[in-house]
Amino acid sequence: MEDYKYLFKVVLIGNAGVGKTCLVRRFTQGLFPPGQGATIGVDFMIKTVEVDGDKVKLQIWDTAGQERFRCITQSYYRSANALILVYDITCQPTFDCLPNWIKEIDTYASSKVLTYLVGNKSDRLLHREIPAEIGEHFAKQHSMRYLETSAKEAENVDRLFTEIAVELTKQAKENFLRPRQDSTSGKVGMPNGGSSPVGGLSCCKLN
Ligand SMILES: Nc1nc2c(ncn2[C@@H]2O[C@H](COP(=O)(O)OP(=O)(O)OP(=O)(O)O)[C@@H](O)[C@H]2O)c(=O)[nH]1
Repeated sequence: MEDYKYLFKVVLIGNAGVGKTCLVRRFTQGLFPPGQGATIGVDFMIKTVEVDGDKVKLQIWDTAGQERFRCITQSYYRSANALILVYDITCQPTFDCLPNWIKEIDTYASSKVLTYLVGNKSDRLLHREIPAEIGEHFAKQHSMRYLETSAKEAENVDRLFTEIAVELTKQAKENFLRPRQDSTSGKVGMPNGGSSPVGGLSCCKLN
């Protein structure tokens, strides 16, 4: 039997250079490695965390921000349990592009997906171009949760992924307790059709 109870897919999206790869590296390896090249297509890493005594495996997909990879990365939205939309608080154009990313989410992601807006590079305070309140307001307008992070200084990075693991576990447990309304089989469902408790629960698929 697998040594984890839930498996969740978390997908990072956002413009090139906002720090998606660095956030993933910081969380999964505790590193801020210099000289990260641009992501080509999609990359993924795994980290297991504990939530209320249960092992929760996060499969974290780091997508390329460059426009030319968009058609590859779009295919990863559908099965995501959580999406992290990242911009760079020191780079206005990365914030101005957010409405386009929201359109992508609306088009390709599950309507139940948990979505975070993340303003990264909070260590570069002197170069800030987008006030935190503006980011927070935008997030609220689009029913997203909001955090500012620094992959460089490890600020709020663990918090971001831990909050996601906690919330998805909560949703999975709630959903597991509540029979699906459209089902006549008597089986129970999980959120987004993709979160996966492990251990012989035949109604839930691993993907
Ligand atoms: N000061 C500071 N720099 C950061 C931070 N996060 C990332 N960077 C820098 O920003 C640049 C881009 O980081 P990446 O993680 O490669 O960005 P990305 O969003 O994955 O880019 P693509 O793969 O092209 O989509 C690198 O030079 C990083 O060192 C941060 O929190 N603070």
